[in-house]
Amino acid sequence: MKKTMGLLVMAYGTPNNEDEIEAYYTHIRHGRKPSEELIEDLRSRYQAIGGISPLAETTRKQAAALCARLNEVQDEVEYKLYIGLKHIAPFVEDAVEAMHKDGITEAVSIVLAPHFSTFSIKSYNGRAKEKAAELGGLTITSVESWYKESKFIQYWTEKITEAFDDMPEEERKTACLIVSNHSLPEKIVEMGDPYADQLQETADILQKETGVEHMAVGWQSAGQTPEPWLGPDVQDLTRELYNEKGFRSFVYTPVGFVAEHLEVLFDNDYECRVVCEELGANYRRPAMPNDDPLFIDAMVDIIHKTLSSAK
Ligand SMILES: CC1=C(CCC(=O)O)c2cc3nc(cc4[nH]c(cc5[nH]c(cc1n2)c(C)c5CCC(=O)O)c(CCC(=O)O)c4C)C(CCC(=O)O)=C3C
Ligand SMILES: [Fe+2]
Repeated sequence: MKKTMGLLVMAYGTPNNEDEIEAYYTHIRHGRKPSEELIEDLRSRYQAIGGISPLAETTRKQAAALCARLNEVQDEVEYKLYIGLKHIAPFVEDAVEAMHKDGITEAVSIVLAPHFSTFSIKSYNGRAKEKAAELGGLTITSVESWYKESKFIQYWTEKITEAFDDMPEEERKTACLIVSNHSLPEKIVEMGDPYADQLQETADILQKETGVEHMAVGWQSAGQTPEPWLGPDVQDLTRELYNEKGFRSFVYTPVGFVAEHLEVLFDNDYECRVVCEELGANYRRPAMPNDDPLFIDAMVDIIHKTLSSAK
């Protein structure tokens, strides 16, 4: 008989409707209720991308595709899917509790974000393991990062190559690739967090694989707090590359994200596009991985590697 194993897929989570925005934002702020002004600002950004984010649906599709593919490619283990979210129900803890209730004793967890940070991956896996320890009898093996997976790199290599191939010769000469991730407070670097290095490494690998001549690394979607956040911000970076380096076309690849959600649809497709229009530069942004089979297979590969090295 096949052994059953829990597949815990964790993701950020998004409000399912407008009424959930306040509670969601409060959770992101560790329980501190945001001001009316902040809520209104977030509400208007969701409005601008069509009311709510497609993220909830995309997360479900990615998780379902991953589970189906894991079950298709081998026949020793039957994976059973559980989705746990960071900031909205079903929370990470809810998913662990459901696994426990179903009698699952072994599980593997993966976060739908490729780069490790104490603020992101570590906190997801920490919450899952803490809940499992509290309930007892459930062991979770966690994927810690997967930005170097060959199929993940291949996905972006193909997309970047297509974007540059799509350009008229003239445009290509002054085009620059911008590789970005969600900004985090700068203090993480002093804390020894590998997050910033992992983005630089991803960008270097992608430049080498694609042969794209001009590439810059940037950060986006920083929080509104007085402390310094990792920079340069992609919008400032765009202006600098235009004004000081003479670039006239920009290809945005927010490789730290895996879906078309608020940060991409608003922070890139609206804010960065506005900067490009203002400057008179071309804006290009290849499709995000979503449930692309190559991307799903990258996660299959890292799960297999993680489980075999944990044995
Ligand atoms: C590292 C990281 C990732 C990537 C890794 C991962 O995926 O885990 C990520 C992803 C996401 N972040 C998201 C949404 C938001 N993040 C916020 C605020 C914050 N994020 C932070 C960190 C991250 N966030 C931090 C340190 C804050 C500031 C908190 C504070 O105030 O101290 C806020 C508040 C308002 C604002 O700042 O915009 C929102 C609405 C969505 C869902 C989008 C949708 O709904 O489509 C996604 C995928
Ligand atoms: Fe966020």
